[in-house]
Amino acid sequence: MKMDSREMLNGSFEMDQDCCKGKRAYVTFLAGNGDYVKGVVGLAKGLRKAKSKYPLVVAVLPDVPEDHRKILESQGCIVREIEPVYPPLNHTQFAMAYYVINYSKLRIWEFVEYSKMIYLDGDIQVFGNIDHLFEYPDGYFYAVMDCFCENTWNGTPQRQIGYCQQCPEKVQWPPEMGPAPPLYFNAGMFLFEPSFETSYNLLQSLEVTPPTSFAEQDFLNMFFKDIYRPIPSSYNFVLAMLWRHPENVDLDNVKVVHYCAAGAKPWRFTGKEENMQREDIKMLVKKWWDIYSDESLDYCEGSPPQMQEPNNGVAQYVTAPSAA
Ligand SMILES: O=c1ccn([C@@H]2O[C@H](COP(=O)(O)OP(=O)(O)O[C@H]3O[C@H](CO)[C@H](O)[C@H](O)[C@H]3O)[C@@H](O)[C@H]2O)c(=O)[nH]1
Ligand SMILES: O[C@H]1[C@H](O)[C@@H](O)[C@H](O)[C@@H](O)[C@H]1O
Ligand SMILES: [Mn+2]
Repeated sequence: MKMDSREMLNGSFEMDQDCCKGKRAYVTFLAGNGDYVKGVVGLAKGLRKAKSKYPLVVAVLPDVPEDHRKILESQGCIVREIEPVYPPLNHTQFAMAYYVINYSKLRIWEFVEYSKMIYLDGDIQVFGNIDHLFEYPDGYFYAVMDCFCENTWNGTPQRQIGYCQQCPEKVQWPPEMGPAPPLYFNAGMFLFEPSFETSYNLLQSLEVTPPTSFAEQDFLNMFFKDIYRPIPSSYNFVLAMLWRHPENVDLDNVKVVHYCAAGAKPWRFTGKEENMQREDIKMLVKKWWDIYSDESLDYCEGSPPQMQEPNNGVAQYVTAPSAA
Protein backbone atom coordinates (compact mmCIF):
# COMPACT_ATOMS: atom_id res chain seq x y z
CA MET A 1 0.00 0.00 0.00
CA LYS A 2 1.31 3.47 -0.92
CA MET A 3 1.52 6.20 1.70
CA ASP A 4 2.26 9.88 1.65
CA SER A 5 5.12 11.81 3.29
CA ARG A 6 2.94 12.82 6.20
CA GLU A 7 2.00 9.28 7.15
CA MET A 8 5.67 8.41 7.08
CA LEU A 9 6.66 11.48 9.09
CA ASN A 10 4.16 10.51 11.75
CA GLY A 11 5.54 7.01 11.72
CA SER A 12 1.99 5.77 11.15
CA PHE A 13 2.94 2.95 8.86
CA GLU A 14 3.42 -0.75 9.16
CA MET A 15 6.92 -1.87 8.24
CA ASP A 16 6.53 -3.75 4.95
CA GLN A 17 7.51 -7.37 5.54
CA ASP A 18 9.01 -7.62 2.06
CA CYS A 19 11.69 -5.07 2.89
CA CYS A 20 13.19 -7.52 5.35
CA LYS A 21 13.77 -10.11 2.64
CA GLY A 22 16.16 -10.17 -0.28
CA LYS A 23 19.73 -9.17 -0.87
CA ARG A 24 21.03 -5.70 -0.31
CA ALA A 25 24.21 -3.92 -1.32
CA TYR A 26 25.79 -0.55 -1.73
CA VAL A 27 26.61 0.40 -5.29
CA THR A 28 28.86 3.01 -6.85
CA PHE A 29 29.87 3.81 -10.37
CA LEU A 30 33.24 4.16 -12.08
CA ALA A 31 34.15 5.43 -15.55
CA GLY A 32 37.50 5.96 -17.27
CA ASN A 33 41.10 5.42 -16.29
CA GLY A 34 41.49 8.53 -14.16
CA ASP A 35 41.78 9.03 -10.43
CA TYR A 36 38.14 8.42 -9.42
CA VAL A 37 39.26 4.89 -8.58
CA LYS A 38 40.84 6.44 -5.48
CA GLY A 39 37.46 7.77 -4.46
CA VAL A 40 35.95 4.29 -4.76
CA VAL A 41 38.78 2.69 -2.76
CA GLY A 42 38.24 5.34 -0.08
CA LEU A 43 34.51 4.59 -0.07
CA ALA A 44 35.06 0.81 0.26
CA LYS A 45 37.30 1.43 3.26
CA GLY A 46 34.87 3.94 4.76
CA LEU A 47 32.02 1.43 4.56
CA ARG A 48 34.26 -1.14 6.26
CA LYS A 49 35.18 1.31 9.00
CA ALA A 50 31.47 2.05 9.56
CA LYS A 51 30.95 -1.73 9.90
CA SER A 52 28.43 -1.85 7.08
CA LYS A 53 26.88 -5.25 6.77
CA TYR A 54 26.50 -5.13 2.99
CA PRO A 55 29.05 -5.31 0.17
CA LEU A 56 29.99 -2.57 -2.28
CA VAL A 57 29.22 -3.29 -5.93
CA VAL A 58 31.13 -1.14 -8.43
CA ALA A 59 29.40 -0.66 -11.79
CA VAL A 60 32.28 -0.08 -14.22
CA LEU A 61 32.18 1.11 -17.80
CA PRO A 62 34.28 -0.88 -20.32
CA ASP A 63 36.94 1.88 -20.29
CA VAL A 64 37.96 1.14 -16.69
CA PRO A 65 41.38 -0.55 -17.01
CA GLU A 66 42.10 -4.02 -15.69
CA ASP A 67 44.56 -2.83 -13.05
CA HIS A 68 41.93 -0.51 -11.56
CA ARG A 69 39.42 -3.39 -11.44
CA LYS A 70 42.03 -5.53 -9.64
CA ILE A 71 42.59 -2.79 -7.07
CA LEU A 72 38.86 -2.66 -6.40
CA GLU A 73 38.57 -6.44 -6.06
CA SER A 74 41.53 -6.49 -3.71
CA GLN A 75 39.53 -4.03 -1.58
CA GLY A 76 36.59 -6.44 -1.38
CA CYS A 77 34.45 -4.74 -4.03
CA ILE A 78 32.23 -6.70 -6.42
CA VAL A 79 33.13 -5.35 -9.87
CA ARG A 80 30.33 -5.51 -12.45
CA GLU A 81 30.81 -4.24 -16.00
CA ILE A 82 27.91 -2.26 -17.45
CA GLU A 83 27.13 -1.13 -20.99
CA PRO A 84 27.30 2.58 -21.66
CA VAL A 85 24.00 4.46 -21.98
CA TYR A 86 24.01 7.12 -24.70
CA PRO A 87 22.05 10.35 -24.77
CA PRO A 88 19.15 10.38 -27.25
CA LEU A 89 20.13 10.80 -30.91
CA ASN A 90 20.26 14.39 -32.23
CA HIS A 91 21.69 15.60 -28.97
CA THR A 92 24.94 13.74 -29.17
CA GLN A 93 27.22 16.51 -30.37
CA PHE A 94 27.03 18.42 -27.12
CA ALA A 95 29.16 17.27 -24.16
CA MET A 96 28.89 13.64 -25.25
CA ALA A 97 31.37 12.19 -22.75
CA TYR A 98 29.71 13.94 -19.83
CA TYR A 99 26.30 12.51 -20.72
CA VAL A 100 27.52 8.99 -21.41
CA ILE A 101 29.32 8.95 -18.07
CA ASN A 102 26.35 10.18 -16.12
CA TYR A 103 23.52 8.36 -17.93
CA SER A 104 25.34 5.05 -17.69
CA LYS A 105 24.59 5.14 -13.98
CA LEU A 106 21.04 4.12 -14.95
CA ARG A 107 22.32 0.57 -15.54
CA ILE A 108 22.34 -0.08 -11.81
CA TRP A 109 18.60 -0.76 -12.00
CA GLU A 110 19.61 -3.97 -13.85
CA PHE A 111 21.25 -5.42 -10.71
CA VAL A 112 18.08 -7.35 -9.90
CA GLU A 113 19.78 -9.98 -7.77
CA TYR A 114 19.58 -7.27 -5.12
CA SER A 115 16.17 -6.21 -3.92
CA LYS A 116 17.43 -2.89 -2.53
CA MET A 117 20.58 -0.88 -3.07
CA ILE A 118 22.06 2.36 -1.82
CA TYR A 119 23.84 4.24 -4.57
CA LEU A 120 26.82 6.40 -3.54
CA ASP A 121 28.92 8.58 -5.86
CA GLY A 122 32.66 7.83 -5.91
CA ASP A 123 33.31 11.25 -4.33
CA ILE A 124 31.31 10.32 -1.26
CA GLN A 125 32.62 9.12 2.07
CA VAL A 126 30.62 7.34 4.76
CA PHE A 127 31.52 8.29 8.33
CA GLY A 128 28.74 6.42 10.11
CA ASN A 129 26.75 3.25 9.59
CA ILE A 130 23.72 3.85 7.35
CA ASP A 131 22.58 0.24 6.92
CA HIS A 132 19.29 1.12 8.65
CA LEU A 133 18.20 3.02 5.53
CA PHE A 134 17.51 -0.36 3.92
CA GLU A 135 14.65 -0.78 6.41
CA TYR A 136 12.70 2.16 5.01
CA PRO A 137 9.38 1.12 3.47
CA ASP A 138 9.49 -0.28 -0.06
CA GLY A 139 8.01 1.49 -3.05
CA TYR A 140 9.75 4.85 -2.72
CA PHE A 141 12.88 6.58 -3.93
CA TYR A 142 14.83 8.12 -1.06
CA ALA A 143 17.44 10.85 -1.45
CA VAL A 144 18.57 14.17 0.05
CA MET A 145 17.31 17.52 -1.19
CA ASP A 146 19.86 19.54 -3.13
CA CYS A 147 20.91 23.15 -2.56
CA PHE A 148 20.38 25.64 -5.41
CA CYS A 149 22.83 28.31 -4.27
CA GLU A 150 26.09 27.42 -6.05
CA ASN A 151 27.16 28.86 -9.40
CA THR A 152 26.44 25.49 -11.00
CA TRP A 153 22.79 26.63 -10.80
CA ASN A 154 23.41 29.92 -12.64
CA GLY A 155 20.88 30.48 -15.38
CA THR A 156 18.08 28.62 -13.59
CA PRO A 157 14.96 30.46 -12.36
CA GLN A 158 15.78 29.31 -8.82
CA ARG A 159 19.16 31.00 -8.86
CA GLN A 160 17.85 34.13 -10.58
CA ILE A 161 15.42 34.81 -7.77
CA GLY A 162 17.62 33.40 -5.02
CA TYR A 163 15.18 30.64 -4.07
CA CYS A 164 16.52 27.52 -2.38
CA GLN A 165 14.47 24.60 -1.07
CA GLN A 166 16.89 24.40 1.89
CA CYS A 167 15.40 27.66 3.22
CA PRO A 168 12.15 28.18 1.28
CA GLU A 169 10.98 30.82 3.75
CA LYS A 170 13.97 33.16 3.15
CA VAL A 171 13.20 34.00 -0.47
CA GLN A 172 9.75 32.72 -1.25
CA TRP A 173 8.76 31.44 -4.65
CA PRO A 174 6.89 34.33 -6.36
CA PRO A 175 3.28 33.27 -7.05
CA GLU A 176 3.41 35.00 -10.45
CA MET A 177 5.97 32.38 -11.51
CA GLY A 178 3.43 29.63 -10.97
CA PRO A 179 3.77 26.79 -8.46
CA ALA A 180 7.15 26.31 -6.74
CA PRO A 181 9.25 23.62 -8.41
CA PRO A 182 8.86 20.11 -6.98
CA LEU A 183 11.41 18.96 -4.42
CA TYR A 184 14.71 18.24 -6.17
CA PHE A 185 17.27 15.72 -4.90
CA ASN A 186 21.00 15.44 -5.36
CA ALA A 187 21.64 12.18 -7.21
CA GLY A 188 24.98 11.47 -5.53
CA MET A 189 23.21 9.20 -3.01
CA PHE A 190 19.89 7.39 -3.14
CA LEU A 191 18.09 4.28 -1.95
CA PHE A 192 16.32 2.41 -4.75
CA GLU A 193 14.95 -0.97 -5.84
CA PRO A 194 16.55 -2.60 -8.88
CA SER A 195 13.94 -3.91 -11.32
CA PHE A 196 13.97 -4.87 -15.00
CA GLU A 197 10.66 -3.15 -15.47
CA THR A 198 11.91 0.13 -14.01
CA SER A 199 15.14 -0.20 -15.93
CA TYR A 200 13.25 -0.66 -19.20
CA ASN A 201 11.00 2.30 -18.46
CA LEU A 202 13.98 4.48 -17.51
CA LEU A 203 15.72 3.79 -20.82
CA GLN A 204 12.52 4.21 -22.86
CA SER A 205 11.83 7.51 -21.19
CA LEU A 206 15.42 8.68 -21.65
CA GLU A 207 15.10 8.22 -25.42
CA VAL A 208 12.47 10.94 -25.58
CA THR A 209 14.04 13.27 -23.02
CA PRO A 210 16.50 15.89 -24.29
CA PRO A 211 19.60 16.12 -22.07
CA THR A 212 19.70 18.98 -19.58
CA SER A 213 22.60 20.39 -17.59
CA PHE A 214 22.51 18.04 -14.59
CA ALA A 215 22.18 15.01 -16.87
CA GLU A 216 20.88 11.88 -15.11
CA GLN A 217 20.23 13.87 -11.94
CA ASP A 218 17.61 16.02 -13.72
CA PHE A 219 16.27 12.94 -15.43
CA LEU A 220 15.94 10.89 -12.23
CA ASN A 221 14.24 13.81 -10.52
CA MET A 222 11.67 13.92 -13.28
CA PHE A 223 11.22 10.15 -13.47
CA PHE A 224 10.80 9.53 -9.74
CA LYS A 225 9.00 12.75 -8.76
CA ASP A 226 5.86 10.96 -7.56
CA ILE A 227 7.62 8.48 -5.28
CA TYR A 228 10.52 10.68 -4.12
CA ARG A 229 10.80 10.97 -0.35
CA PRO A 230 13.38 13.35 1.15
CA ILE A 231 15.68 12.10 3.90
CA PRO A 232 17.86 14.22 6.25
CA SER A 233 20.80 16.05 4.68
CA SER A 234 23.18 14.15 6.98
CA TYR A 235 22.83 11.19 4.56
CA ASN A 236 24.35 13.16 1.66
CA PHE A 237 25.98 16.23 3.07
CA VAL A 238 26.72 18.51 0.15
CA LEU A 239 29.68 20.70 1.15
CA ALA A 240 28.11 23.95 -0.06
CA MET A 241 25.71 23.64 2.89
CA LEU A 242 28.60 24.81 5.07
CA TRP A 243 28.69 28.30 3.59
CA ARG A 244 25.21 28.55 2.05
CA HIS A 245 23.08 27.24 4.95
CA PRO A 246 25.26 27.17 8.09
CA GLU A 247 22.15 27.45 10.26
CA ASN A 248 20.97 24.04 8.96
CA VAL A 249 24.29 22.27 9.58
CA ASP A 250 25.00 19.85 12.41
CA LEU A 251 28.41 18.61 11.31
CA ASP A 252 28.87 16.25 14.28
CA ASN A 253 25.91 14.19 13.13
CA VAL A 254 26.76 14.03 9.44
CA LYS A 255 27.04 10.39 8.33
CA VAL A 256 27.74 10.79 4.62
CA VAL A 257 29.85 13.56 3.06
CA HIS A 258 29.66 14.35 -0.65
CA TYR A 259 32.84 16.13 -1.78
CA CYS A 260 31.08 17.74 -4.73
CA ALA A 261 31.98 21.44 -4.46
CA ALA A 262 34.51 22.76 -6.99
CA GLY A 263 38.01 21.79 -5.84
CA ALA A 264 36.80 19.50 -3.04
CA LYS A 265 37.74 16.01 -4.33
CA PRO A 266 40.09 14.91 -1.51
CA TRP A 267 42.48 13.02 -3.80
CA ARG A 268 42.98 16.18 -5.90
CA PHE A 269 42.72 18.74 -3.13
CA THR A 270 44.97 21.78 -3.48
CA GLY A 271 43.07 24.22 -1.26
CA LYS A 272 43.23 26.88 -3.96
CA GLU A 273 39.59 27.08 -5.06
CA GLU A 274 37.01 29.30 -3.40
CA ASN A 275 36.01 28.13 0.13
CA MET A 276 38.64 25.40 0.15
CA GLN A 277 40.72 27.11 2.85
CA ARG A 278 37.89 26.87 5.37
CA GLU A 279 38.85 24.93 8.49
CA ASP A 280 35.74 22.71 8.27
CA ILE A 281 36.59 21.78 4.68
CA LYS A 282 40.22 21.01 5.51
CA MET A 283 39.04 18.88 8.45
CA LEU A 284 36.65 16.88 6.21
CA VAL A 285 39.34 16.37 3.56
CA LYS A 286 41.73 15.16 6.26
CA LYS A 287 39.09 12.75 7.57
CA TRP A 288 38.77 11.28 4.05
CA TRP A 289 42.56 10.85 3.86
CA ASP A 290 42.70 9.24 7.30
CA ILE A 291 40.40 6.48 6.04
CA TYR A 292 42.03 6.14 2.62
CA SER A 293 45.52 5.78 4.14
CA ASP A 294 44.54 3.48 7.00
CA GLU A 295 46.03 0.09 6.11
CA SER A 296 44.09 -1.61 8.88
CA LEU A 297 40.98 -0.95 6.78
CA ASP A 298 42.33 -2.83 3.76
CA TYR A 299 40.26 -5.83 2.82
CA CYS A 300 41.50 -9.20 4.07
CA GLU A 301 40.97 -11.96 1.53
CA GLY A 302 38.23 -14.34 2.66
CA SER A 303 36.73 -12.14 5.34
CA PRO A 304 33.15 -10.90 4.91
CA PRO A 305 32.66 -7.19 4.28
CA GLN A 306 30.95 -6.78 7.61
CA MET A 307 32.49 -7.11 11.07
CA GLN A 308 29.41 -6.95 13.26
CA GLU A 309 25.67 -6.45 13.13
CA PRO A 310 24.65 -2.94 12.12
CA ASN A 311 23.03 -0.64 14.61
CA ASN A 312 19.35 -0.63 13.73
CA GLY A 313 18.75 3.10 13.84
CA VAL A 314 15.19 4.35 13.68
CA ALA A 315 14.01 5.72 10.36
CA GLN A 316 13.75 9.49 10.27
CA TYR A 317 12.23 11.63 7.57
CA VAL A 318 12.65 15.26 6.68
CA THR A 319 9.59 17.45 6.76
CA ALA A 320 8.87 18.67 3.26
CA PRO A 321 9.30 22.47 3.21
CA SER A 322 6.03 24.36 3.04
CA ALA A 323 6.86 25.96 -0.31
CA ALA A 324 7.10 22.54 -1.92
O1 LIG B 1 35.64 10.67 -14.82
C1 LIG B 1 34.74 10.30 -14.07
C2 LIG B 1 33.67 11.14 -13.69
C3 LIG B 1 32.71 10.66 -12.84
N1 LIG B 1 32.77 9.40 -12.37
C4 LIG B 1 31.70 8.85 -11.50
O2 LIG B 1 30.54 9.64 -11.64
C5 LIG B 1 30.19 10.23 -10.39
C6 LIG B 1 29.53 11.62 -10.60
O3 LIG B 1 30.51 12.60 -10.87
P1 LIG B 1 31.01 13.65 -9.78
O4 LIG B 1 30.86 13.06 -8.46
O5 LIG B 1 32.33 14.16 -10.20
O6 LIG B 1 30.05 14.87 -10.01
P2 LIG B 1 29.10 15.65 -8.99
O7 LIG B 1 29.10 15.15 -7.63
O8 LIG B 1 29.27 17.09 -9.22
O9 LIG B 1 27.82 15.08 -9.70
C7 LIG B 1 26.54 15.44 -9.53
O10 LIG B 1 26.03 15.87 -10.78
C8 LIG B 1 26.18 14.96 -11.83
C9 LIG B 1 25.51 15.52 -13.02
O11 LIG B 1 25.81 16.85 -13.18
C10 LIG B 1 25.54 13.64 -11.46
O12 LIG B 1 24.16 13.81 -11.40
C11 LIG B 1 26.04 13.14 -10.12
O13 LIG B 1 25.39 11.97 -9.75
C12 LIG B 1 25.80 14.20 -9.09
O14 LIG B 1 26.22 13.79 -7.81
C13 LIG B 1 31.51 10.23 -9.62
O15 LIG B 1 31.36 10.36 -8.24
C14 LIG B 1 32.11 8.89 -10.01
O16 LIG B 1 31.47 7.86 -9.32
C15 LIG B 1 33.82 8.57 -12.74
O17 LIG B 1 33.88 7.44 -12.32
N2 LIG B 1 34.78 9.04 -13.57
O1 LIG C 1 24.87 17.52 -8.58
C1 LIG C 1 25.20 18.87 -8.65
C2 LIG C 1 26.68 19.05 -8.36
O2 LIG C 1 27.05 18.21 -7.32
C3 LIG C 1 27.05 20.48 -8.04
O3 LIG C 1 28.39 20.51 -7.57
C4 LIG C 1 26.17 21.13 -7.03
O4 LIG C 1 26.47 22.49 -6.94
C5 LIG C 1 24.71 21.00 -7.43
O5 LIG C 1 23.87 21.54 -6.44
C6 LIG C 1 24.33 19.58 -7.64
O6 LIG C 1 22.99 19.53 -8.11
MN1 LIG D 1 29.65 13.41 -6.73
